[in-house]
Amino acid sequence: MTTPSKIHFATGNKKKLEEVNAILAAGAELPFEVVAAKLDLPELQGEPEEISKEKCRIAAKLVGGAVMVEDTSLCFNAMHGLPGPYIKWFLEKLGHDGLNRMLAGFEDKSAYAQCIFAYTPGPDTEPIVFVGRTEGRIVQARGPTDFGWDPVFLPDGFTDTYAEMDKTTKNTISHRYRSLDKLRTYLLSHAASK
Ligand SMILES: O=P(O)(O)OP(=O)(O)OP(=O)(O)OC[C@H]1O[C@@H](n2cnc3c(O)ncnc32)[C@H](O)[C@@H]1O
Ligand SMILES: [Mg+2]
Repeated sequence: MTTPSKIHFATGNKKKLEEVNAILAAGAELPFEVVAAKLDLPELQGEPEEISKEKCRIAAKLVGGAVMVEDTSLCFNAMHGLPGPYIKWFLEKLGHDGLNRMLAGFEDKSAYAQCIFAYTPGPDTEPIVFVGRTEGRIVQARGPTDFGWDPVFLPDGFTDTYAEMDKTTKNTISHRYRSLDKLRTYLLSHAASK
């Protein structure tokens, strides 16, 4: 289906919105407009891809048009992927130190950040998903504390946590960048030819 001229990015998280805007602004000019829709979307349960798809269906009904949403997971390998999509509650209840303590009994501190964008051109079309992952490990909190679990995630190949690194660096290696880049490629390839 042809990419519409206007797509809503539905989220209740302003840091996500900032990163999405920065990632899109750093690329080539787009033949469509991405506009923010501040929605308080439900925290669903299940497999990450299904959560993103269902979030997208709900948002498309609310907005009545083309929508993209994303759901982010932080997955501990020692815990077979948990907390995963439930990281929001773990972070809220346990804090950065608690996330480290969860892994105290395990030698394996490796983890991956996963972002799944879901997109639909409208409420009557089944959403499609784009998965982006960044591998790393969980460390004691370092850096500014203004965005979620950024201070405890050290991406592989870096000495700075997500929180310590420049925004521009995070936005070229992050889980969010990787999934959004796939969605952007999809949307561009389906844009009406000029
Ligand atoms: O309205 P939505 O888009 O759902 O926004 P949310 O804040 O509820 O986000 P999620 O449901 O995807 O939950 C993911 C949790 O992980 C946090 N988070 C998401 N992306 C992050 C990132 O890049 N770095 C650090 N924390 C992040 C976020 O603040 C939440 O606590
Ligand atoms: Mg949410």
